[in-house]
Amino acid sequence: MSGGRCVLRAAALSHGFGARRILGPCSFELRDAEVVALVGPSGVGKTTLLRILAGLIRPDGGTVTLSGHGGQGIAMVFQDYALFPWRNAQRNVEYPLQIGGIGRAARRELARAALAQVGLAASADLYPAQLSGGMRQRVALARAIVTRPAVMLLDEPLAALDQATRRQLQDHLSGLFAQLGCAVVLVTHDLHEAVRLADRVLVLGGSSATVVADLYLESGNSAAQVMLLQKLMAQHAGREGAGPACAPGASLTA
Ligand SMILES: Nc1ncnc2c1ncn2[C@@H]1O[C@H](COP(=O)(O)OP(=O)(O)OP(=O)(O)O)[C@@H](O)[C@H]1O
Repeated sequence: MSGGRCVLRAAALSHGFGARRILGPCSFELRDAEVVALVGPSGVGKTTLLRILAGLIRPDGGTVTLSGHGGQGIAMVFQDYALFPWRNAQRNVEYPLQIGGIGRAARRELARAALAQVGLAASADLYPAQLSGGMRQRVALARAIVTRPAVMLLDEPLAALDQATRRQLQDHLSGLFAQLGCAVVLVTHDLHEAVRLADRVLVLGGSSATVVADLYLESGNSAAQVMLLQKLMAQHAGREGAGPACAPGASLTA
């Protein structure tokens, strides 16, 4: 599980807003085809870290290096979908290809395939206002996967959805991740979701957030794994300069 090649390296990332230091130093690597849940208390800096990885925020310190994927980049999916309301599903998914200079026929074909991959082949002509929340988020996912990114960053992608839709989309995501083979970072507040979908969990903690635990999830008792993660988060909540709770790459085998 931990054997894939490194596709992204975050080295000593740090960031603050005004005089307030939020993050860092934070270092980790992402490997090919692994699904990593990024968890931690509210306000710890998960979204900030994700935005730094996506290149949307320039960190005060440290570097993010993407390696060895022949130009393939990073795609991000936001909690609120961020679709263009004036473009139908098909044209929303085509958008990144359009700005990447891909010709019309090719981008139509690729967007159709991506919509089919998220189960929305029949809804290509519908506009965001005509889609349910779960369908909108699937369009946003299709728009991310259509570029065949090396790394896909998902910021609480299911948080705005009702429980039943959320559960459905979790199933869908788990199948999709297995097909895609890119590295995925999933920010979630829901530790059950983290344990259900991820191969590995990074726990952020401390008042200037660092990776306080980096754990591979072995299949096993998921309820016990959730409890262990809760415990780790509680141990590190608001503690300044807390060292790692366990060695990077250890397994959570509960
Ligand atoms: N643009 C900004 N300007 C000032 N402070 C900010 C800005 N963005 C985030 N912050 C602050 O940085 C801290 C980390 O925010 P961030 O959104 O990264 O946390 P989070 O772990 O994702 O939180 P949540 O789980 O509640 O979504 C918070 O205290 C937040 O108020």
